[in-house]
Amino acid sequence: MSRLPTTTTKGSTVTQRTPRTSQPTADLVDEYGDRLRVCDTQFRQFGGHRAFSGAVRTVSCHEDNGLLRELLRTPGDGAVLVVNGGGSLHTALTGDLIAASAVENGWAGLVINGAVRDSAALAELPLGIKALGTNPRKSSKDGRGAVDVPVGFGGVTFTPGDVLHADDDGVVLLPRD
Ligand SMILES: O=C([O-])CC(=O)C(=O)O
Repeated sequence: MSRLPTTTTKGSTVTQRTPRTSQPTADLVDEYGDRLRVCDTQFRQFGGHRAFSGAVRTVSCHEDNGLLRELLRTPGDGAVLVVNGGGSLHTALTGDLIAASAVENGWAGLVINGAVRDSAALAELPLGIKALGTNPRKSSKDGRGAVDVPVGFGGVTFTPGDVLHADDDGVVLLPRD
């Protein structure tokens, strides 16, 4: 995968992976039929990349973003972080600083079953970000939760290593075989 220099909203120049070509989710449904796992959760788009894909990594947490903040400071290698915040809209699990660190570390996107904040800044970042909504309230940072465990929402179980595609129509997981 080639790498291109890019500039973050913080003004620093970083090297970023070129986005993987992402097949439209509707085309994937037509190709794979019932073998494609389709998430029913109705997300909103917050990132600058509306279509994105990559291998799944996961965090499970509740109104605490300590674990995902740490994980997004490590190399993403083009992965998509799926965060199961239990659907809570009480606190934001990601803002512009955490998302910028995901960009700098080569993550392709975030799918958050929860809320974000700094939404105007998130829209400027070269990152896929889907979440349920917004709340300016911060999450705690105690690091409670789990990393790389299977997480489920929208009728789908997201297991680390699954291949996820996301676009304006939804979020899908390719068949494992
Ligand atoms: O720190 C947080 O909890 C979220 C945030 O504001 C950021 O990522 O910029």
